[in-house]
Amino acid sequence: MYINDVKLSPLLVSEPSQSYQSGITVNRWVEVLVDCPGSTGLFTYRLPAQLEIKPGDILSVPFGAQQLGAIAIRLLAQPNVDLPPEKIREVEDIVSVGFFPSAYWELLNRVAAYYYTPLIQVIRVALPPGLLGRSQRRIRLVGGRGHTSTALSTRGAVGSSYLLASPDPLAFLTPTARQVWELLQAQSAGDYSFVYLQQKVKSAYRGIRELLRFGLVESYLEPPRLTRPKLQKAVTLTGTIDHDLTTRQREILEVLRRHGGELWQNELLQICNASSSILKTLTQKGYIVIEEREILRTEQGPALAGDGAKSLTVAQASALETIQTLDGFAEVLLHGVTGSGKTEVYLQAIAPLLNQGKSALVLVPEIGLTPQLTDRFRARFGNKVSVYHSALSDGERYDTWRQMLTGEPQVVIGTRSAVFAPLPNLGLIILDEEHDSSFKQDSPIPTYHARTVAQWRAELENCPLVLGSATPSLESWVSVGGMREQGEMGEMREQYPPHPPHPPHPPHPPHPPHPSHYLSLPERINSRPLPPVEIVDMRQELQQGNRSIFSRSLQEALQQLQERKQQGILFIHRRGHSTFVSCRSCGYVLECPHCDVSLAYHHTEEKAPELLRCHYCNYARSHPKFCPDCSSPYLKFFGSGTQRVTQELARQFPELRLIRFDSDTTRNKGSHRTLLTQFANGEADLLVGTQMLTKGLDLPQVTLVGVVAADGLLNLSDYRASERAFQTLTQVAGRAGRGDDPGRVIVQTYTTEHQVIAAVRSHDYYSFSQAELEQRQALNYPPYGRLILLRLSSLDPIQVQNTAQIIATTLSTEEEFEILGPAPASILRVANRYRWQILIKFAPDALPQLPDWEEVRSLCPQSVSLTIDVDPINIM
Ligand SMILES: Nc1ncnc2c1ncn2[C@@H]1O[C@H](COP(=O)(O)OP(=O)(O)OP(=O)(O)O)[C@@H](O)[C@H]1O
Ligand SMILES: [Zn+2]
Ligand SMILES: [Zn+2]
Repeated sequence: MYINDVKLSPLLVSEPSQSYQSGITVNRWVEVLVDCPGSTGLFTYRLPAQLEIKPGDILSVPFGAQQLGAIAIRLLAQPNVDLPPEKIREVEDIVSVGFFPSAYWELLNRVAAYYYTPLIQVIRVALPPGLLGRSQRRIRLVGGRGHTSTALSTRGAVGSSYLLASPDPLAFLTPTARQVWELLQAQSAGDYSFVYLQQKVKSAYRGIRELLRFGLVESYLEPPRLTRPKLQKAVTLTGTIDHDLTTRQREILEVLRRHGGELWQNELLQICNASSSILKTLTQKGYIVIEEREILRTEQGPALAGDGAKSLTVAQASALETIQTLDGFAEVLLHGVTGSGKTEVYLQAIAPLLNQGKSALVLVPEIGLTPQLTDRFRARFGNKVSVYHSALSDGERYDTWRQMLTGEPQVVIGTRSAVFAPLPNLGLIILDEEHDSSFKQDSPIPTYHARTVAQWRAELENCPLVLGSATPSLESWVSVGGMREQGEMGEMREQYPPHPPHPPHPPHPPHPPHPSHYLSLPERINSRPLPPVEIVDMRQELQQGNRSIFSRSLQEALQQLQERKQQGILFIHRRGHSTFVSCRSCGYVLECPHCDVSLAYHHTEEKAPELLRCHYCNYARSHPKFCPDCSSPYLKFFGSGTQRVTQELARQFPELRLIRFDSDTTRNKGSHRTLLTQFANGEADLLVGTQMLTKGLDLPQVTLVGVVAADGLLNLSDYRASERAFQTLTQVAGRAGRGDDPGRVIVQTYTTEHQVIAAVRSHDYYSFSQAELEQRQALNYPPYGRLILLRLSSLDPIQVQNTAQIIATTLSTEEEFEILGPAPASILRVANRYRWQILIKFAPDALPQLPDWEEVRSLCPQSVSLTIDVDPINIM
């Protein structure tokens, strides 16, 4: 819900907007979403004669024996249920009109339409759980107690002329209305809950409706009270460190001291990997005090020292200037190399907005991974910053929502679902690391992309959208590049690349032209160079007798870390079961003869044959024993996880202090921050991890970045594999040399000749995107063609396969689109469900008559479920 007028108290105050003049109303039925846990469908109600309802209004309806909150979804001329009309129950009342401001309601409807998702499901993504259920409807006197005459005369209520002459100004009210009125007058604040009035007065709702109509009372939703302030144990350092302590105890006090003498108990224990018994001892010795403190359930970071605006580099200043001159909707691509200071541009673009009473929305890939970014925002804007993401508890999410509804200018940082954050008065939307695939939801429906939704939202709210990245998605690149062709490009591009650019020539921008700007930050802060990237050919290492997973170059660099008191990052690409097969002697990769993708290795069960399969056309072959190219027996599928690498490191470099940073070690809340803090404090020499390392880490003391095997990234069986590989490798390389010491990157691979490797080596986004776009265009893949993926799954392997076949056959009679598949998903069975998929490819400009989804659904037996993934990112 929004509040258009910021001076209003928390939730919107409203009255039913009724029009008694309107003669015939055609739509006398309404479908509603009932706010009841577990209820999913729409319910149909009858509209009482005097109520006028708009979609998006909040209603109260009878549901079983209860009165529940509901959202009006759709008005109907005829009831669409199999019930005699007289059996259909009536809407009781309108609780709140305009709950969804029209731009927001339009946004939800667009999402529903584009992603073929029932509106309810979209509302569920957008609203915090149980918003209506937990809120309470209240009734209060307009203008407080004793304001009868003002209320009546200013409202111009019906019958007011009669009223003035009458000794009893309320004689016209029915007895029920009068009873309610008197109850309210008797209460000091003139305000009661609806439920209370219902208990006190028989059929109170009728009286209330009447009072509402005369403008004597108003109805509002009060947000639920916090059940109980949440308390948490805080540890405070009290004594100076003395000699009656064990090393371990001293260590803990030292950590506490380094954190300013105060930490939450759970944080302290986590950092020190200690148990609470040791804290008990320290308490008894008088070194620390542990006490319960109240914490607000909005996620708060540690208190931070304030931070002022930095003086900008020329490129930053020029980017900021463009952003600040934008008036209304525009799409801006802020293309800045790693470490070029994009965040500072965001911060300075937001600051003046807050002073104008506007708010900003900042979307990031995964909040847990970017405590640094949140900290920077907090250091600049203090408690105006709140964090909103799906890992919040219901309570936290609810509180954050309420915070937004106050209408105070603020900054919300969140992951993809925060694109729906109900911030009033939006002045700017930012998507940081806009290329990141976590902005896309694969399931459940709606399978939305936060970037697409953000574009609509910015357009509807008429504010700019800034997309920031060192490695822009080709979608954004082309979307903004289309404008460049029309000559709106500044001179920035000429200065950007080390290699002269060959701008790609997208013939049809896939999106309709809209105001867009390409802004470039071509250099790192303080003109620090991008780190040189050394490519190591692992085939040669093997030939020369090095069987270790570390090349000699990387071994040497790891050896030097401790000597030079520097830190390093070791990146491992680990991705589930889906891996490609390549020859360790010659680098040959097994590919599909019909499609331009590598075959994926499949091994479902112990004794099942090892199969290689194409995910696009379903071509399959058995796993050969020898390399088809050089007959080497070292034909292996790839996949060396962090665990294997850390074991190997421990064996070869026993001295090296490691922190493992992957989904296994970061499962607990706050563990990302803890591990990164440890690393930043110099408690380890090497951070070993997966994808998580690539996202926005800014650690000046990191000089070495190693990539154990780039091949896992290069040869994924997906048309986006190259783009993703380029982005990931460039991002991870970008973590090196951000401080005073120069950085160095070592990438190990069996395919040194791959075009992605060449582009990563020369930090050359331009050549890469040009080559990649040519291929996409030739095969009509995004951003030139559009895709829709049908995901089918069932417990029954035969039935799902047959259904997939039937749907594909039915669809292939249509000419407007190309059907690829059906093919099994790369992990055929997940949680006992067998999964098949069909890819539909079509041209975006001549939008074809898309399949009738209802018809497609009707081809699925009950045991087979179907998900329509629009613009899929993961076709695995
Ligand atoms: N104008 C400036 N003067 C001095 N330091 C700056 C300035 N702008 C940014 N910095 C610092 O430069 C570093 C890199 O900035 P930042 O992390 O914003 O880069 P980035 O472009 O987001 O990089 P990446 O894409 O790799 O995450 C940060 O430590 C930041 O505080
Ligand atoms: Zn070979
Ligand atoms: Zn194929």
